[in-house]
Amino acid sequence: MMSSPPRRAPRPADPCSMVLFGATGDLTQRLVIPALYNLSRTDTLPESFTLIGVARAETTTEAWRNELYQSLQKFVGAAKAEAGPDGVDAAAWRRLADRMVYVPGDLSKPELYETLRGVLDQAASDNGTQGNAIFYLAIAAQLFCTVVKHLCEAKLINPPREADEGPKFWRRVVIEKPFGHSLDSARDLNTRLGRILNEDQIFRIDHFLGKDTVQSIMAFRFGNGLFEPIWNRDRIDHVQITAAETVGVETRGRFYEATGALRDMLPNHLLTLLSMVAMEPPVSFDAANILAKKAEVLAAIPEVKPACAVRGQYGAGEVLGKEARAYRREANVAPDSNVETYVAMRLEVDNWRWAGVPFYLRTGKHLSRRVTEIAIRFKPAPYKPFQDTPVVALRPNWLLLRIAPDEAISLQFEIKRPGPAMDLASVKMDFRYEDWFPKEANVGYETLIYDVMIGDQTLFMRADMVEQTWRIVQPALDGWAEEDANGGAAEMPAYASGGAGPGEAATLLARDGRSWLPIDDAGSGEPA
Ligand SMILES: NC(=O)C1=CN([C@@H]2O[C@H](COP(=O)(O)OP(=O)(O)OC[C@H]3O[C@@H](n4cnc5c(N)ncnc54)[C@H](OP(=O)(O)O)[C@@H]3O)[C@@H](O)[C@H]2O)C=CC1
Ligand SMILES: O=C1O[C@H](COP(=O)(O)O)[C@@H](O)[C@H](O)[C@H]1O
Repeated sequence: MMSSPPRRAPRPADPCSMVLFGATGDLTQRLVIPALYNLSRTDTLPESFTLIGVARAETTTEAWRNELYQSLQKFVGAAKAEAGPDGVDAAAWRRLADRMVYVPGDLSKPELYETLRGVLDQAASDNGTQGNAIFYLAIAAQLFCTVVKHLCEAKLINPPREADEGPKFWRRVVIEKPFGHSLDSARDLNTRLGRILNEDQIFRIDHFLGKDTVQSIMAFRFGNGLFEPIWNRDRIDHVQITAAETVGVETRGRFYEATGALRDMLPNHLLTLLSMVAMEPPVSFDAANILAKKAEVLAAIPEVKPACAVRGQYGAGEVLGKEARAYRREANVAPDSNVETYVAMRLEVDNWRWAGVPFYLRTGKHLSRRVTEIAIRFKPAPYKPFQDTPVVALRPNWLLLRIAPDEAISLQFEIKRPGPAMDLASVKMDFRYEDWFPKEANVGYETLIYDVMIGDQTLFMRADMVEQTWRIVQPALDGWAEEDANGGAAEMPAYASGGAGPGEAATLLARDGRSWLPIDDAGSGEPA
């Protein structure tokens, strides 16, 4: 491993309590607890901290902790040196577990919030949390407003800016994705939250922004003199953004039936990646500047034309044979479901830098390979000087930003093949994070939870940004709903599990004379 500069120590987080609604759920086990454990392992949790878990299950604090310990072993990749035989650093877990308390209760009942007031007051007096509190809504989206309304009625949330003589402590709310279900529902949710909370109290979380490789896009673009001058429509032909998964819907059939691939991945994760690639340089790295630049990009993207959005479903219509994996045979999925498990889209950014440069986005479950990647294709060199060489066609340069797995940046270019003839070959310069930095055991939520504790909204979505993302994708949702209403179930494009997605997605690019990079050979820089 090569040497790397020392990291800057993060500033200590404020003392606080975190009320975790949905304390027995999948997200809590998979991401929130492993992230808190990792913050404990790296001594980043506040010195004074209490974690208050809330769910309906009638269990005890001890039983809740034990259950989470079991799931932690499954979901966390603890740093090997300190980890015990079960993969968990016992001291780090103990530091967190000692601060955990479970409160059973129904979110729709006002008495729960009275109980919570007592627990928060006790945390302030016994643990020194100073009354600061994060309310983390790791619950179904339909419950977001119910909880916030109850918190307000119980005066557990008191917007600091409205209270002249108000409390000195802060109260913040973390909202999980998906934020809304459509443009109208996202607007409605923003309006209802905005009646109770100030924008600086609302943290709309998107775990992609917790990934170091995503944050690094800005460092790569704006920390180097090399790339920014060619980062525009003069030199870039098009951009492909891929989030391909090998997993299917697993145990989340019920959630997915109400969501689908577009709502699950497009307005949040993929448009987040697009905004990082396309944003203008910020004046500084503070939240207001960065959010303003990202919001400008989203505002410059015209609504997707329905003809520029493709959907697909693995194993749809049984056309792929009884043995093939089919979404319609998954648990809690309707046998005639028309919910998409794949989506591809062609978008444009209508501004001076990007006019005429298509951005192609795709995501899907049960594809041939897991890869999240941004591929930037540059315009080819003029052909003339190579007319008399054995080269049939000059290959363009590709810059690949690999977000996960095997985090890397790779630049593909042409060189002369050794030998007497002027024959060209495509080669790559590869930077791999693991060659330079120790592999982190992070799950991606650590930075985000820490940022809530210090009140930094840089990596969260602002109200207007989520509305812009829904505005962009809404015509595709409307178009599909109309197709389905006209009996389109039979028309759902199918793809084989373990494949590259529906053929219609290839056609989307072929119409422009382009092709996707192959998913199962991402990083090759070769068109499919
Ligand atoms: N799971 C994941 O990987 C991801 C999830 N998300 C989002 O996170 C949120 C939670 O998802 P997930 O963890 O999968 O959902 P789960 O269904 O697994 O968990 C829901 C939790 O809410 C609790 N709950 C439900 N109803 C009530 C109630 N009336 N009163 C008190 N507690 C209640 C449940 O406990 P009990 O039944 O005991 O009350 C449970 O702890 C959703 O918004 C989802 O979209 C976002 C990204 C990824
Ligand atoms: O939010 C979600 O993201 C995951 C993919 O995230 P990754 O970090 O594993 O790439 C996706 O599987 C899930 O359906 C979606 O809800």
